Amino acid sequence: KHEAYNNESYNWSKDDFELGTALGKGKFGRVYIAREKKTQYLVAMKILFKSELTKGRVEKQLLRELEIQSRLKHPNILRLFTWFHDDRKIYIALELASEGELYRHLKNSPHGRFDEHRSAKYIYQVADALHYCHQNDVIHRDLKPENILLTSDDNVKLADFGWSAHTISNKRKTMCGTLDYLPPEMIEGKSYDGSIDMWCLGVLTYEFLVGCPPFESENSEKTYEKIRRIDVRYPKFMSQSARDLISRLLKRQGARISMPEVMRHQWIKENMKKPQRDPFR
Ligand SMILES: CC(C)NC(=O)[C@H]1CCC[C@H]1Nc1nc(Nc2ccc(C(=O)N(C)C3CCN(C)CC3)cc2)ncc1C(F)(F)F
Repeated sequence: KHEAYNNESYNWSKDDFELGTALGKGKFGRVYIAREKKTQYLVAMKILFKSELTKGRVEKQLLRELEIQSRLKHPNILRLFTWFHDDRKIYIALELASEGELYRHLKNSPHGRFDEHRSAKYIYQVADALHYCHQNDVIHRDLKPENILLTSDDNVKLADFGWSAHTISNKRKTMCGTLDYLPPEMIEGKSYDGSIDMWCLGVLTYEFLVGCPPFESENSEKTYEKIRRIDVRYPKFMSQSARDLISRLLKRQGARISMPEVMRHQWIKENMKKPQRDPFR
């Protein structure tokens, strides 16, 4: 790394980067591959139009996302390196995950689902990342395959902290996406805490192993009903230990197991060769 970048006060600008091909569209802008000129380092450059943000009244949410994600440094959380703006646009330099969106890999897998080894490895990494978030007073709140990216060495990266929150806030989450991941306490409009991420981890584990979320129904009323009743059906191909872990996460608020307990669970042990301990942590 050039000494110029080591000091925090370096003022990045778009002239430091060469823009490459588009990777796709995010919620409020496009994402491109970009290369930092001096180091040739590749990043994902998210470019948002200020006019779009003011229209969507999401400036506050974006600033919170930038503040939160730039502070989080964890092997399974997508790094936010820096951000800057010109008169019309905001540029966010993020870590490039070369294998892209996890849900695409899930859909393209045989039977549209991951095997138990692959699922356990990813769930261990997501649990480790969420545990780190909670230790830093951040709840993610929007865990789903669409918000997880994959690296070239087959590790997952939690991304998109647009819905994450610092403190416990019980403002209702506007239904921007799927209802499938909503926990009972949110449906009942109660206040919620970090354990919302435990519920979502249970839904995510089920979706990795089965290929669809546990409460999916043909209409939202039926989905709400199944969530409220925690009506989960396990397919016969799912191992007993996987069912055990999911059932300990899909419980009412207060009864869910913790992230460390997830990481130590029998299903993880019997399906991961060795939970790769980061030798430097
Ligand atoms: C979490 C959030 C909700 N999601 C997003 O932000 C999305 C919105 C647009 C892209 C992605 N954002 C990112 N994507 C990558 N890498 C990446 C993505 C897609 C492909 C891929 O499969 N193709 C290009 C394929 C190539 C083949 N063709 C056929 C289809 C697209 C390959 C690598 N790294 C960092 C980011 C980040 F997050 F930093 F911006």
